[in-house]
Amino acid sequence: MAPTTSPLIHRRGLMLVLSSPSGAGKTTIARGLLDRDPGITMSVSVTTRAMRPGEAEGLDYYFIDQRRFDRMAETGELLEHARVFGNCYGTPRAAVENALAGGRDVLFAIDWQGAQQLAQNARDDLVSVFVLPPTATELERRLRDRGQDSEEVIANRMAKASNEISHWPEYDYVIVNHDVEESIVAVQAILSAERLRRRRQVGLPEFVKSIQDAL
Ligand SMILES: Nc1ncnc2c1ncn2[C@@H]1O[C@H](COP(=O)(O)OP(=O)(O)OP(=O)(O)O)[C@@H](O)[C@H]1O
Ligand SMILES: Nc1nc2c(ncn2[C@@H]2O[C@H](COP(=O)(O)O)[C@@H](O)[C@H]2O)c(=O)[nH]1
Repeated sequence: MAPTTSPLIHRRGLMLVLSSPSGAGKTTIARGLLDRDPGITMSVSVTTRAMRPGEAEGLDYYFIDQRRFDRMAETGELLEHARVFGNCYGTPRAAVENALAGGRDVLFAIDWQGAQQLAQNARDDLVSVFVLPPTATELERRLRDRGQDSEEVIANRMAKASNEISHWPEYDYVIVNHDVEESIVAVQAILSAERLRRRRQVGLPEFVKSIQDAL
């Protein structure tokens, strides 16, 4: 593929946030994107929720107790944090800042509260995507088929889905996750375009001037 920028231009990293009601498929889309795009890295959150079967420490989450979570929140170690479905979740600040400083993009699968906090602190670096399920029935089917939560947990997540969905107008992009492959391609397209935004191309004015000077 032809290069779309010059070696004189380097890119400022961006934060790509996926939010959705629980079970709509943001983690599945995020994994697909990570497999295909070496330029983006996943932000691994801390949570006080219990580990599910099949989850791994440091890969899906860092599983910590409430005391440690409260301490991280108090000392500013979290870029954002929120209580979701009765548990605490947060984004460790250092990993994100190191990745962005190294010119890498960072991917987040977090709720609307976290997305709002990132927008307050770093709107220019944020690209937000809201993922909708095709129908309410399909959302419940996906939660149930995932086979990792009790009926009580599923009922609680379904009860809160409408509130999560009510935040869709706050996002830059909205996709309906009918098909995983199509959704991954849609998010890849968003990422490609956002990487080319003028403000993210550091050195662009100098590059343009060098061309103009030579004309
Ligand atoms: N387009 C799709 N079609 C069918 N099944 C899907 C689709 N996208 C995701 N799924 C399935 O739906 C289930 C929920 O997906 P996933 O865990 O990615 O949701 P999530 O939004 O990240 O949920 P949570 O917020 O609880 O972490 C998984 O079993 C996943 O394989
Ligand atoms: N504000 C944040 N929300 C987060 C973070 N990590 C995950 N989440 C949200 O929690 C729910 C539930 O996740 P689950 O793994 O228990 O299914 C999920 O839908 C995310 O929106 C975070 O760091 N900050």
